[in-house]
Amino acid sequence: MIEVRGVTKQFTETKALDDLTFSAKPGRVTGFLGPNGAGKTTTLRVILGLVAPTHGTATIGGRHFTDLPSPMREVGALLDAHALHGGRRVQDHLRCLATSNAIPPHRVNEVLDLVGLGDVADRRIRTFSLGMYQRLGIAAALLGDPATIIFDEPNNGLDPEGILWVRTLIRCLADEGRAVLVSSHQMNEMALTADRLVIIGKGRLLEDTSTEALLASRPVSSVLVRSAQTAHLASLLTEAGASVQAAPDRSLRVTGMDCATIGQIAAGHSVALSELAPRRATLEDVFMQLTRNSVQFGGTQGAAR
Ligand SMILES: Nc1ncnc2c1ncn2[C@@H]1O[C@H](COP(=O)(O)OP(=O)(O)OP(=O)(O)O)[C@@H](O)[C@H]1O
Repeated sequence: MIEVRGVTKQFTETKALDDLTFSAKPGRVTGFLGPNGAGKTTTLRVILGLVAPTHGTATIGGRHFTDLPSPMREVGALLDAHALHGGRRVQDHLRCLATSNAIPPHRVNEVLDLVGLGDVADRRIRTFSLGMYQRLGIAAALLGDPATIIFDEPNNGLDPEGILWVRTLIRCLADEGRAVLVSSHQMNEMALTADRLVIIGKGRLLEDTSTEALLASRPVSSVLVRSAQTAHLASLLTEAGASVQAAPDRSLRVTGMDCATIGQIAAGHSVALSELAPRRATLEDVFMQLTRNSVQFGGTQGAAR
């Protein structure tokens, strides 16, 4: 279990983390989300003992990373997949890591096969594509068969097949009882995998919730209505104060009125409905809403002059 308690990190000019508290429990995928510059990587680096917090503590299984007797057997981390010696052969890189961490050598081939790099084990790392680097980073993270996994943006550079593979792998790792913490700024992708979503902005906790609860809390943005009497129904609903738009597929998009009221009005005028469905905001909408005041590098709309 990863526990981050009241962590603040003040760099010279930037407060990257501000009293941040959350945990990532065993058997769960915890999605760690935030816009660019929100402090995700800094948090992961604090957990991994690479950055000292100004205040607060971050522990793995109750201990600081630096106090773990065999770190790679306890925590597997993918941070910067490119921070590697490009001249080395893939297998040699992993063998070296295994030897220096007292990990049995047979794990090297196991993890290479697991990430789909078994056939390129003899290649030099610098010949790899972005996606292959990611896979190699994941192989290194899994080498020690750790109970805690930390992945920073594991989908970087992966094609759709690779993204699906990461999604399945992450799920399997959690189902085996591991605590899996995954950072991302792709809310929809995280919602497909994570059990829990921790969302930060400008270093502060904005939301710590189950994916299920967040999905259920999405506000209804409009109601889709279908009927054989579209025009009649549209005028009835407009008269009652709703905004009604006719869609090209002959359905109506109604805003400003809930399903129950629409149903009552239709029934009161003997208009038969074939569909009446609330349309909820997308998760990306919820994410943008939550982080609206925390976006640092938002850019401007329209063409640059
Ligand atoms: N070593 C450092 N020295 C000074 N400022 C830093 C340092 N590392 C990070 N920061 C600042 O801390 C803030 C958080 O950065 P961080 O990389 O943790 O964000 P992030 O959420 O991972 O962003 P991204 O999604 O863009 O990778 C940023 O404003 C960044 O510029």
